[in-house]
Amino acid sequence: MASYRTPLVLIGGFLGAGKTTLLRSLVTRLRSDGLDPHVILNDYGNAEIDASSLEMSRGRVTPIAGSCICCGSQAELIHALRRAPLQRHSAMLLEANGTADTTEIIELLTADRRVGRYTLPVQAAVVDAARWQRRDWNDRLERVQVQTARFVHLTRLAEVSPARRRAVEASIRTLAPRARFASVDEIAGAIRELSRLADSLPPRRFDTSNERVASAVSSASEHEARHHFSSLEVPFPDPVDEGALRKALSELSPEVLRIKGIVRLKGRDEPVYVQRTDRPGSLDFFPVRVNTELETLLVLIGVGLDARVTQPLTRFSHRRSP
Ligand SMILES: Nc1nc2c(ncn2[C@@H]2O[C@H](COP(=O)(O)OP(=O)(O)OP(=O)(O)O)[C@@H](O)[C@H]2O)c(=O)[nH]1
Repeated sequence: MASYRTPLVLIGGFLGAGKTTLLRSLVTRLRSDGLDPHVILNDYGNAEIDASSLEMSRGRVTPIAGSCICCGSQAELIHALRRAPLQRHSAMLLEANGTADTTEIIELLTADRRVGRYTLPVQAAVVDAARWQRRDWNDRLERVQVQTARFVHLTRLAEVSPARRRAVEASIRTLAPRARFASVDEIAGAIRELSRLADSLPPRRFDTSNERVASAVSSASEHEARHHFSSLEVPFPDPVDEGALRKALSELSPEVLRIKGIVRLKGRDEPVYVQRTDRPGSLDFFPVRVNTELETLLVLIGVGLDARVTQPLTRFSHRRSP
């Protein structure tokens, strides 16, 4: 049996907070330090899209699409962690989807003996400093997502005043008193250090794994019942006019918290990513650099979304079943 462990890092945080952006920066930094990171990426319909944006070779990234790894996709997560071809000087970076209850994932990764080749999980919570606790009925989930964090990475700091930043940090400290506010470099440094330490450790031992796993699984179904997040996929088979698409997206109901996907625009050769968070006016288009074969579709994410929300988009496409 191998006498080393692999650092296991969970990246969590609310929809659109900046998790994939952090992940991308960490991958670049770890690689330049000689570590060979693997990534597991969980998202609604389009984990493949984020996976391809990382520009990593296929064997190094495992997308888990569909439901949360904290509930419906726990078995897939364990399977992906077990089959990853790890060696020394590596790290496993696991991005939860933006609606996941990260405490459930931490519990699973701590208790399940099948992931004993990894270190205990270390969580980096990504928090949009401008939107922290301004998400109405999603504030509770956003708080839960920082509670088990070792590191908190604040994003969009350029958009907030020093007073707001202090207030956000104070509020997070009451929920996660032992967490450290950390930059990308500081998190990368901590992973490097963990990798150094884990390089001579035997696999973990477990005493009571079954009971704890059972409790993680049963509370996962409560999570599903409580949050009711859902996604709708809207295919865009033909090139669309950028102005018309921007207008239609601006007409979507505020129930749609996040939009991501790939479309083809009239007059442009390459496909483009489309991204919108729940921030007013946020809508980004940027070219797809790798894997241009991905299906062109947009994924809308929200709480209990109903097909009627796609109405402004029907002129481009017909909704496909989730
Ligand atoms: N202004 C600003 N934009 C940011 C920052 N971090 C991320 N973004 C942008 O926010 C959008 C969402 O970022 P992602 O990294 O995809 O967020 P995510 O948390 O992975 O999103 P989901 O996977 O959908 O939950 C992208 O357009 C990013 O470029 C930041 O610090 N400042």
